[in-house]
Amino acid sequence: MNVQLGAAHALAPSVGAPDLSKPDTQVGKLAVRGVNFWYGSKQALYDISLTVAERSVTAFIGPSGCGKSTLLRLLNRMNDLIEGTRLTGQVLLGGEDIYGSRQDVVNLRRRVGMVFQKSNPFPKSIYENVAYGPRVAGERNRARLDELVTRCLKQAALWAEVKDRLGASALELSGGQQQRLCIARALATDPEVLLMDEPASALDPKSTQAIEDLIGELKRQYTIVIVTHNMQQAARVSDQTAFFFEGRVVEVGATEQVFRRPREKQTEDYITGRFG
Ligand SMILES: Nc1ncnc2c1ncn2[C@@H]1O[C@H](COP(=O)(O)OP(=O)(O)OP(=O)(O)O)[C@@H](O)[C@H]1O
Repeated sequence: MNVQLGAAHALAPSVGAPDLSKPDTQVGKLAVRGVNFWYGSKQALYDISLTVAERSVTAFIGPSGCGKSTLLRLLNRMNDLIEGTRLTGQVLLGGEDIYGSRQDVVNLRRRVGMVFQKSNPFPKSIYENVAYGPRVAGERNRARLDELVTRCLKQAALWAEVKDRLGASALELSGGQQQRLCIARALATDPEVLLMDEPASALDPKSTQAIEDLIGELKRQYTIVIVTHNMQQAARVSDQTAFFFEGRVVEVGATEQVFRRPREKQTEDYITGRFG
């Protein structure tokens, strides 16, 4: 195998990291059970099952069009917004079926936040971007909002760069800063899970590093699922990796195992660059 894993310590298990040697036997924060998914008549996902441990990072990898983003969007029902889609199977959050009839979708998306590939701050001030979610949820107390905005900007490692210009437009920030602002905005609704769809693919190496460092910090408190095309990034930031191919999960396991000792030949071919 010739895959570059970056820093030598990249795959060392972190202190207190969950034991992912048997991910499918865990209850998990999130559990996907026998999921099939269709866009109209086109089936995009086939019999997907995987478990995401609390306070861990799971990476979805695989070639373009294999269903990574589709599964990610199913985890907070973003695909509900697309007409003509159909799902069978279950997605459990803390043991509760998020597609169950009693599920409040607005509350679900508060609990499961999302950060997209292209940063998409609102054309408002830095402060208002972070305060937006809590305001919509009814928070009017200025002192509490100030405190929340400060905390989330600190958590997103942006505070030092913006603390003197909270009233400036978010659109004046660099791409990397905008992406961290979007992470701060996602944190402001107090989520349990953060979904990230290629959060660093549009960023330069320094900003990418900042996002990767941030993911390492955030997993102390949040459960994170990230889609990435960058296998070295998956190896660096994740505890668990799922390799997708043509709508199926070919292999899921502890990142170190998937990269160093893949069980499936398809996984090995992909991570060694033989296809995709
Ligand atoms: N809104 C949609 N309507 C119809 N088909 C879709 C839609 N979104 C995705 N698909 C199809 O579903 C399949 C899986 O797409 P998806 O975007 O999940 O793949 P991906 O692995 O995330 O790809 P990429 O790495 O290129 O982002 C593809 O065949 C794609 O064309």
